[in-house]
Amino acid sequence: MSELIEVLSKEEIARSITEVGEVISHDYKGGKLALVGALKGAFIFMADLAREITVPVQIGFLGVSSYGKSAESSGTTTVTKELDLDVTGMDVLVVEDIVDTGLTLKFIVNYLKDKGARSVKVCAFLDKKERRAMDVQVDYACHEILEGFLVGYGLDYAEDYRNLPGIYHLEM
Ligand SMILES: O=P(O)(O)OC[C@H]1O[C@H](OP(=O)(O)OP(=O)(O)O)[C@H](O)[C@@H]1O
Ligand SMILES: Nc1nc2[nH]cnc2c(=O)[nH]1
Repeated sequence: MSELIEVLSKEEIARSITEVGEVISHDYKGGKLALVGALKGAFIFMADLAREITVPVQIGFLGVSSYGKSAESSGTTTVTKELDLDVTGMDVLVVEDIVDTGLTLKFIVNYLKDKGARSVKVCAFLDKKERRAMDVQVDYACHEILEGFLVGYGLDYAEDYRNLPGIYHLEM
């Protein structure tokens, strides 16, 4: 039997996104942003973050998968859905639910540079450094988490739990 232990409540999540949205709006003041969400995990965070940013944004999604039905990275990232926004010459902010080993993020940043983005920065809801294996930069993070496998608020385990409103530690 697996057990869920709450790590972040719905209210804590909302507060942190408002704060990060203010910082991003300040940093990009006078500009325009392309928000690129990494599917599937970032679908809820994207919707909440976008509404806390006050500079004009365009929204795109890129489907990527590194995990499948496991709590361990497969070691390779596959594109499950091509980016649906032209980011040529744009300032892009990658919107990720979690950065863990960094493999997926490294792939996304390279992908966006290849597509001609002018700049690429990263906003992660969770920055989990325990298993970091790649040299990646997280420019904005709502929460730093030390360890464990997390679910809820978009994050899954074998496609379950994405709709939970909080973040939970999955004890297996
Ligand atoms: O830093 P990493 O170790 O690469 O892990 C982070 C990635 O893992 C999850 O994606 P997953 O492959 O599970 O796909 P999903 O978003 O469809 O759940 C999550 O959404 C991140 O994109
Ligand atoms: N659901 C989930 N996906 C991840 N992908 C990388 N790390 C994690 C994690 O802790 N939880």
